[in-house]
Amino acid sequence: MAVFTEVSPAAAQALLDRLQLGRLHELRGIGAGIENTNYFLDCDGGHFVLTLFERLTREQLPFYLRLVQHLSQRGIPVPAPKADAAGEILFEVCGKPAALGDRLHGGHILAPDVFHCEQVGATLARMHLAGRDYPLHQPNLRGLPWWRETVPLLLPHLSTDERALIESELAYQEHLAASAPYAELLAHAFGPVHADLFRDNVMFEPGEAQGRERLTGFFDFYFAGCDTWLFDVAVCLNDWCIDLASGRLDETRASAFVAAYETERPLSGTEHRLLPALLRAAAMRFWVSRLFDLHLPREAALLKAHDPRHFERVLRDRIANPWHAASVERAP
Ligand SMILES: Nc1ncnc2c1ncn2[C@@H]1O[C@H](COP(=O)(O)OP(=O)(O)O)[C@@H](O)[C@H]1O
Ligand SMILES: N[C@@H](CCOP(=O)(O)O)C(=O)O
Repeated sequence: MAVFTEVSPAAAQALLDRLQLGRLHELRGIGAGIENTNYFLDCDGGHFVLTLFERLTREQLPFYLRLVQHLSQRGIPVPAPKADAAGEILFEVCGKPAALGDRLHGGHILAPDVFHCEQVGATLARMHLAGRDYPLHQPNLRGLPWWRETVPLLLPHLSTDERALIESELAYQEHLAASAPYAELLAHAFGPVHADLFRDNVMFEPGEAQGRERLTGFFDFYFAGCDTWLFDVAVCLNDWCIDLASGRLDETRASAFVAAYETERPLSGTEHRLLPALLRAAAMRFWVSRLFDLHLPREAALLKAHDPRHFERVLRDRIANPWHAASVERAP
């Protein structure tokens, strides 16, 4: 149950008054979610999701909320935060930082097919292009510098095999990050990324037939940061285009994902060449964070640890079976 803070109708109405959204009709706690308190909120002004931030502070939130606002203003389907007359989008409800975002229609697709992957791929590319002029900067807080400081803390908790893998992958990723091709990505294919665009962070509304559902939006941008766009592509491939049991890439879905992405933003030749390395980086990122949540849980953490072994399997597979997407045309 993800209602960590009870919000009374009176507290919700006070926010609606400030936002001039009329009278509250219904306030319903959302059970899913592990980080924040979320409510579905219906009022004269429409259908929204009220989020009370349980972990992120007022200082940290503007990067995420302004990014979603920026993307929404450029036509990307994301839950635009509502602003008051002064343009403020971050409020306080029950003593917690809070925001009211548009409610996306539909639900999650937990067994995606090619058609779903194509929609996510094309929308992801449009999102990357729309983020190019976003003025705020924050690094990906779960990137290489975080692995560098976290891996030594994990080592005492790992088996010999796990230790060997995590240390050799960290060394490989250090080498990659110092390479000239990677510097090219930082210079030419870099910007705000979602960085956690898994199946449970995208909504689809029902279509007439299975597989015909239409993407209604991306949400949960609270791991977003500035990183290579290819890292975001790799995070998606490792979740949307795999066989969950084995961790192996499903080549049909993965090829469709990349082809759809490239209809909006063709990958450069360097990006194509680095894709296998970035697939490894994306697997490493979630293996490290899942190990961290399992072995070193934060005090009073609300998080329920996901199984790290899944991303260990994914990482071993990406090392053993490097995957390149077919490319229509290889730019230099
Ligand atoms: N803008 C939105 N529109 C529709 N549903 C949403 C929206 N934001 C969150 N939800 C619902 O709330 C659930 C929890 O949200 P999530 O952001 O994953 O929470 P947490 O940050 O606590 O992990 C989602 O699975 C989804 O069902
Ligand atoms: N997608 C990550 C966990 C991030 O948590 P979220 O539910 O807030 O997206 C993982 O699978 O490890």
